[in-house]
Amino acid sequence: MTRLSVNINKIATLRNSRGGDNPNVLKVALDCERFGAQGITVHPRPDERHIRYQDVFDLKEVVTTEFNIEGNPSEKKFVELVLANKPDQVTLVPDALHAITSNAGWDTIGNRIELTDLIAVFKSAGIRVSVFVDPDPRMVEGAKICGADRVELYTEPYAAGYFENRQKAVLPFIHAADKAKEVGLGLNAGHDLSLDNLHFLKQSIPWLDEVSIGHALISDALYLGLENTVQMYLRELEL
Ligand SMILES: CC(=O)[C@@H](O)[C@H](O)COP(=O)(O)O
Ligand SMILES: NCC(=O)COP(=O)(O)O
Repeated sequence: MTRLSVNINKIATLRNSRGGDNPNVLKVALDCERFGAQGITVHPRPDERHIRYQDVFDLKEVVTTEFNIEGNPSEKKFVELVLANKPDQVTLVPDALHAITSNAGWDTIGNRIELTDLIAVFKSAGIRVSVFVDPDPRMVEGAKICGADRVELYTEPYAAGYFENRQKAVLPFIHAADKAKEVGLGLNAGHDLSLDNLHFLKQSIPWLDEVSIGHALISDALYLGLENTVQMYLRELEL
């Protein structure tokens, strides 16, 4: 079974645009769970442009499915936030400070010492650690050497290549996923997954543990309604 974790960053973007509390991120998280999502993902960034650090504390109080916090652990504040909240999973992402969104995975070989130390800190607090990587078997193997529990494959290149040639676009992801299976890592995937490309990814890599989806899902909900949309994504994950 592949779990759907809904990334609610975009709900916070909308809320912040007016400075009030509409839409309410806690309500949306609880509604996503009620509609069948098996997890909630947030990606607080240092500028708090969408999810605020306080949102993480508030969500931790109410989320009953898997809570996944994504972010760059080179920020001390991020590490403290995660340790204070003890989510089910932390996903380590090497975000550049002013990048509009995440745009690459870790070099798990070049950053081996830093990642190994950080992963040990999170794991000793009982938090599962997933490392965001490009679809490169060497980076997957590197994550294993650093002590990660899972990798999250950065799926933007798959989404970008899907319409031109989906077999070609998915191939590096199958190789990376095979490596994860071979070395005993759990497998997540995310970034730009959508109703167009999700089912083929699932068919190609049936052992995916989890996908986290935000931008497309929240955009679809404008037209299709949140309940219907969450359920449509869940159906795409059925084989
Ligand atoms: C790690 C990842 O791919 C997502 O978390 C993505 O970066 C969403 O973040 P934004 O909503 O800030 O674009
Ligand atoms: N980890 C990926 C994620 O949480 C959502 O990415 P996106 O669907 O907003 O591109």
